[in-house]
Amino acid sequence: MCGIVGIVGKSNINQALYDALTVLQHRGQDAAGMVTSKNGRLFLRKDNGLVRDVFRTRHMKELIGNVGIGHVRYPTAGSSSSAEAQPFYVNSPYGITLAHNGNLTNVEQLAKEIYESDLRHMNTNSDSEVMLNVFAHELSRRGKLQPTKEDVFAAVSRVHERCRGGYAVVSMITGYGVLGFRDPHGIRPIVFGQRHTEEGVEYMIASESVALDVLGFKLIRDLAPGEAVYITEDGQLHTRQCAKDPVLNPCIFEQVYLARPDSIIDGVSVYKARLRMGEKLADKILNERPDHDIDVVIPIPDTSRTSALELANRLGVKYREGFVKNRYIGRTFIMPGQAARKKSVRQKLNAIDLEFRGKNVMLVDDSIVRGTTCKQIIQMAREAGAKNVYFCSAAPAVRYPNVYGIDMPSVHELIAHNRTTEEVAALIGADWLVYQDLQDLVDSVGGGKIQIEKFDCAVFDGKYVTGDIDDKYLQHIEKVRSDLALTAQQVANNATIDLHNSSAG
Ligand SMILES: O=P(O)(O)OC[C@H]1O[C@H](OP(=O)(O)OP(=O)(O)O)[C@H](O)[C@@H]1O
Ligand SMILES: NC(=O)CC[C@H](N)C(=O)O
Ligand SMILES: [Mg+2]
Repeated sequence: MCGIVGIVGKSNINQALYDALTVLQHRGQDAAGMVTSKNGRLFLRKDNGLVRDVFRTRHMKELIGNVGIGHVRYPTAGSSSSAEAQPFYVNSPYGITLAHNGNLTNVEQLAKEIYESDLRHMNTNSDSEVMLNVFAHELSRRGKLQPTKEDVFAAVSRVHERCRGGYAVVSMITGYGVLGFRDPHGIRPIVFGQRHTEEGVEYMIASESVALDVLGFKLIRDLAPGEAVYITEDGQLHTRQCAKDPVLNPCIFEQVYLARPDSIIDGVSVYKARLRMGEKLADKILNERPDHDIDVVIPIPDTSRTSALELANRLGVKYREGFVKNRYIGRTFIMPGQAARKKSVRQKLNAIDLEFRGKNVMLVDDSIVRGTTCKQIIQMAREAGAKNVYFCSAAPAVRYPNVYGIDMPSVHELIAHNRTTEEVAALIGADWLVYQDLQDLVDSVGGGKIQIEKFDCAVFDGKYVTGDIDDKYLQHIEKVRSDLALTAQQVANNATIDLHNSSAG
């Protein structure tokens, strides 16, 4: 779950790209990048770090042009080396740059094809560089000096035929336009919108509608699964369905945790979905223990706040902010490596003792994944003097890996894998643990929206919507992407000298 943005504007768009990336920062904290284009030249800056650290005034001054794309990264493939920050660039044909949110599941086969049949070179282990080369090769095969929209859409169709997995993509074809496209299952989110300026209409493509809102763009709509939008540099907007059998199976974890609550994804308000999650969870609690003795409901900031609020309302119990969050520490779950994640929970959250002393507290989180957060939080609640510590999760137990762009590659890192609710409760030290039921989560998000046929709920039920994920693949990603494997790689990365195309540091 990285953040992507593309803009076709009427004046320099570097500041707009920067602002959009800061709004999408919650989708990736490891690296940031943007590329702009003017008079056939590209200006690229990318590096590890937050948006505010990667782009200093001296870089911004050089990022000129009315068109460009940007990215914030949370790695799910390759390494966290700055060489794998995005956008990626290939010089042929035309000069193409690309930024990607998601994860390709047939990346090794594609990398082989690219080398052996397409005669292309790649310089990193990033799946996004692979995807760029597939797209570039397919566009190049059209053999045009000047690509038309038909050529561009035909190349996207070929990408859909060759690439497997989840992907939302922005790409810039130097001198021609900016393209956005979504995988045939619509797993990862992508929207586009427009704003009117004195110079004319400007367009933006982004991961989440909140980026459009904040920059004064009006949401036109989500891209449909398999669909592409192509905006030429002179401001002509074209859309086309490029997949054979598209079906909408959006990732439900976007609604649980990944997206900002003020975004609307596939017509669903994330905020409202989270309120409904709180309502359903309250009903389950009342069902399990009609005569419960909960004195106070306390959210674990930030993401669980919305559902905790509605849960407390429904239970008729006080809602209290018992934990204060350090606003300068980022999101824990998307940090690379368990040591950093563990350390960050204590740095990030501190208890207000008087909300806990002598009380039966119900702590609410949006999800329990590795258990890093809840274990420490429950201990803090006890140290603050709670009588009983109950815990509930607005999402069901996370028991299976994600292969479509969330870095949960290893079942052994998931606290609920092969464990019952009671076993997890004992492990995290809760006196009572309640998980949302999957059907209730689906109903909370679906909320009567019939156009969503089926969500990707694989982390909860182990059913992968693309239908091509087998045990062999899952064992493979566990081997290459688990925390243990990444720690070993880290040593290797530090010793690597990178060849990459960022402008001067
Ligand atoms: O069980 P775990 O492996 O700890 O993962 C789950 C936790 O991580 C996330 O919080 P995070 O700190 O990333 O972000 P937030 O501030 O948006 O809640 C999520 O909201 C849970 O609190
Ligand atoms: N989280 C993502 O969307 C990651 C994009 C891409 N797979 C990478 O690792 O850079
Ligand atoms: Mg959290």
